[in-house]
Amino acid sequence: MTTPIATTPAAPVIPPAERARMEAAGPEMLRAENIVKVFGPITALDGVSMSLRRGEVLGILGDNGAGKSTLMKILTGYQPPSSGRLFVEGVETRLRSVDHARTLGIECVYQDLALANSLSVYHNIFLNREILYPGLHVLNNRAMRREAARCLEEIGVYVPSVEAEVGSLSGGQRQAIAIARAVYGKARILLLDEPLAAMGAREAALIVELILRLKRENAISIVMIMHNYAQTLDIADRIMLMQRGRVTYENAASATSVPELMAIVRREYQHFQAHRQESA
Ligand SMILES: Nc1ncnc2c1ncn2[C@@H]1O[C@H](COP(=O)(O)OP(=O)(O)OP(=O)(O)O)[C@@H](O)[C@H]1O
Repeated sequence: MTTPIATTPAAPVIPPAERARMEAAGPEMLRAENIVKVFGPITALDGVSMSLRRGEVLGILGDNGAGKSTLMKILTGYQPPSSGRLFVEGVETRLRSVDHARTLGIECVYQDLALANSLSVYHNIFLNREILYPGLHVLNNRAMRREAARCLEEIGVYVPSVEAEVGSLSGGQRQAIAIARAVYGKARILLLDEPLAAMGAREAALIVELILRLKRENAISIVMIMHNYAQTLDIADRIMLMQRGRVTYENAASATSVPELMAIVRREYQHFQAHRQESA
């Protein structure tokens, strides 16, 4: 378990040119201001601020224990911050639960995907919000099959059949089904936890294409937690680097590079070591 300590950020967090571009971009969908999250003696988030514009893809990078998942859980209403403010589409909001966040159009796809492997594709898309015949407690499978096929076609996800068992699908197809389920729930803001983890090149390409299509054609705003720098720079519009509970760098993906990010990580680490030696 890491205990983050305060260090001086390695670089100005948002370069002025990027701030100007962000301000000129579409409406702000999500904003977090000065979020702190404390677990007993551990400060998992130490004053994190972030924003997400309409139709933007933000990649959050950072080593293990940087605070990425904690931030994600706060943004989805899974857990409250210890302090700090959240704004959804410009309105200050206290997310009371994941269901509350959902009503505001915020959906999350966690790494475990939370799919029911023994159920069909369409049952998974309608899990916990099944279509019933009016006035009866009977599943309307026909309507669910039809709606699932329509939703998958709309976002360009191809599966052998909506009746296929989810457990029989590939990792990429399963990730796509989990994303489709979130999108069917009318997501305007989609948070993806390591969407390309443990995927081969072809599978990853399928998900990258889906993410870019959702952004382009559905104007969905997407936050992705990522580990792979190069992949993130390829997909995201903007990247945010987290280290020890803080945002240490933020920029347009096109304005930075893997070597630059590595140098920032190294510099911040040296800073942290020097600080630790001083306080020892
Ligand atoms: N429920 C909790 N109780 C105590 N400490 C926690 C809890 N959740 C997270 N932490 C601590 O907060 C810090 C940040 O953890 P977090 O999981 O957010 O990091 P992360 O960047 O997502 O890491 P990883 O990439 O390994 O998932 C770590 O030191 C972690 O041990």
